[in-house]
Amino acid sequence: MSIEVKICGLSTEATLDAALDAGADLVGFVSFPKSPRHVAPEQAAALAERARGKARVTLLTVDADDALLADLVSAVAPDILQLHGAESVQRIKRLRTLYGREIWRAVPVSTADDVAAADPYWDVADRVLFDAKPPKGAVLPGGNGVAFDWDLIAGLDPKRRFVLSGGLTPETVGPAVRATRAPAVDVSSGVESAPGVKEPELIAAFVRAARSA
Ligand SMILES: O=C(O)c1ccccc1N[C@@H]1O[C@H](COP(=O)(O)O)[C@@H](O)[C@H]1O
Repeated sequence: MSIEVKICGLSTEATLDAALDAGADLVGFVSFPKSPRHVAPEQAAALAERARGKARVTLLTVDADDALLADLVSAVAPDILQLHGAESVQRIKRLRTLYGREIWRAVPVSTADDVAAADPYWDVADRVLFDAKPPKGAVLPGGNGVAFDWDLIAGLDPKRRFVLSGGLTPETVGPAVRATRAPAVDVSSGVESAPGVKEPELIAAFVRAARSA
C-alpha cells in the first residue's frame, strides 16, 4: 500500500490548490486561535468545499469543547477530526459515536514512555499521530517544526495505522519513512517559508519525496 500524505495548516485557496495538484491524500485546516495557521469556521468550510472529492478533509482542534466542535463539524463537515490536545479515551469514544467520523489522536513524543502512552488510544482512535513533544515554553502543542527520535517508533508494526509527524521536511521525509515504515505522514512547518506561510514548491517537493521513499 502506498504512503498517505497529509498537508496541514492550509489557509488559502492557492496553497490548498498546490496541495491538491501535488496529489496530497489529505489536507488539514487548523481551528486553534493561538496558531498562525488558524482559520475561522467559514474559511475552513469554504476551503473544505474546494477540497471535497479531491482529498480527505481533516479538521485540527485542541481540547475544543462540545459547543465549538458541534459548530465546526456542522460548518466544515470534515472527514477526519484530528485531536491535538489532551482528549481522553472516553471523550474520543463519545465523539466517534456522536459524529461518526474518523478520529486521529495526537501523541507527543520525546521518550519511549511517551510512545507507550499511546497504548490506550490504539483501540479507540482510528489513527494515532506521533508528533514531537513541544519545546519548553512553546505556545503550540504541535506545529512547532520539531522532530523526535524516529528510532523510538521504528519497532511499531506498520499494520498499526499510525501517522508520523513533527518537523518533517522535503529533505527528511524519505529517511523518516524508511526508519519508521510509517504508513502515513503529516507536515505543516516544513513546507512553509514563515509560520503560517505555505510554499507551493515545498508542498510539491514534500509529496514527491514522501511518495518515492
Ligand atoms: O499546525 C499548527 O499550527 C498546529 C497547532 C496546534 C496543534 C498542532 C498543529 N499542527 C500539527 O502538528 C504536527 C507537526 O507539525 P510540524 O510539521 O512540525 O509543523 C502536524 O501533525 C500538524 O498537523
